[in-house]
Amino acid sequence: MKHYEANFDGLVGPTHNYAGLSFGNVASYSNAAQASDPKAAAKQGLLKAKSLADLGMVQGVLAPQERPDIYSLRRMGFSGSDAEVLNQAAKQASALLNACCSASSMWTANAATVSPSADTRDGKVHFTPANLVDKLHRSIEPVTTGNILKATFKDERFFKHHQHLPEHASFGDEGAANHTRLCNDYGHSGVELFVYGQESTNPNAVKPVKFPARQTLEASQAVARLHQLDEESCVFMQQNPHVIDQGVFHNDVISVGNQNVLFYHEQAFLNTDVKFDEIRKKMNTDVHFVKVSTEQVSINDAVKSYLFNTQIITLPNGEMAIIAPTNCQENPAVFAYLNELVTLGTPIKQVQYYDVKQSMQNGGGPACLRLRVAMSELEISAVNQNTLMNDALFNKLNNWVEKHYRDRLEVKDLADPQLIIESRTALDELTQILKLGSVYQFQR
Ligand SMILES: N=C(N)NCCC[C@H](NC(=O)CCC(=O)O)C(=O)O
Repeated sequence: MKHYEANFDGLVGPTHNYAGLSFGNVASYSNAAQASDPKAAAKQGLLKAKSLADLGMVQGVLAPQERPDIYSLRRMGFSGSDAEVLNQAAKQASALLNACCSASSMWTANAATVSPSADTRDGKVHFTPANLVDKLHRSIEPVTTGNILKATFKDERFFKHHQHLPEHASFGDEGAANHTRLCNDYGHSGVELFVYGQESTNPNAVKPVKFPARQTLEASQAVARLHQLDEESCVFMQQNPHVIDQGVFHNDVISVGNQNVLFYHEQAFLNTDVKFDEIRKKMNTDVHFVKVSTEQVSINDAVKSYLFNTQIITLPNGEMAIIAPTNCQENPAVFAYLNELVTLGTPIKQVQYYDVKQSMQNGGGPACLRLRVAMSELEISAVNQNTLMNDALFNKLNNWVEKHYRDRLEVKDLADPQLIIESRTALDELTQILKLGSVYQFQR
């Protein structure tokens, strides 16, 4: 049976805005308080997703979350009508209001960690929503993420859903952004590479000093246990704390893998040689480690351009392509590197550029916007078919965005009670388009 790697892109929600919520994420910080364009953001995301479907890839979408999150604001003690809750929060604690209005669920690389059936002992595809505890605005995502994943991958014969890990810093989990699966073919068992930023139970272990390490080794190990992965098919590798301190807040900002290729910056990891040997041994076959040196691309350029937040995809003809943000074209060193890369004799033969600037300004590139799920044809047929991208869904979703989304949003607009009504109306209609059932709290 044929196997494919499907990409499930997060739809950008109606409250997409720049509130500078992510300490350690340079773009989020430096674009704080700019006006955003939610309509353009959603359309940029849809165009990227549709273009991958047009390339012959299996492409799906994941619904965004309900924001403003009035329920979280009520848990924080704001009361009265929904409008009163917003109003009190805006006056008394605007940082809390901002945290409850972020459209950050669009970055579905952080939605969950996924292990394909070829790797798991029970032969099912396993999902664990990320708890995202390091950031307040993201820590309110996992329950609804779980609902959306269950509505998208519903069939219990094929899909196994776990609860997110305990909500404590020891188990900081950022999902697939720190997880790459290497394999020869999507249907063969592979090596699951878990990259963590710190060891929370070892006070002597090195860790970043300036910015937080959002993923712990303990979280990665717990996910591997839940997913019934064998020790021989897992590698746990530490991210270089010095690059975290330069704005590399997730591993997918400094390396990306696909099948037997690992594309990485030479400063990405600790103990690189030893760990790459472990990968080679466990893969039992050749791996292309495509290294980018500091001389070729500095960490600063990598963080600005998101060279490593690209998607490496295997096209139907077997060649690999890099899906890059247009920011990579605009950075001379990175553009020169990518032009050279396709001539180097690695499996990567072409680069395609997409404008996802609205997302990039919050630190989310093409790879952040997608969750990878490798599946057999049979498993794909068990996915909620209404979430799979095609011409009809693309047109429906574009019209839906056109109808419900604003083209300008400032942080001060987040207290506008009309935004709750607009957001709920849009999401209610979306659950009908995608036939998700009642995944949101306002529908329950
Ligand atoms: N690298 C991956 N996989 N994902 C990128 C996530 C970007 C996200 N930005 C934000 O949440 C910014 C929101 C704001 O500032 O308004 C984050 O830091 O968690």
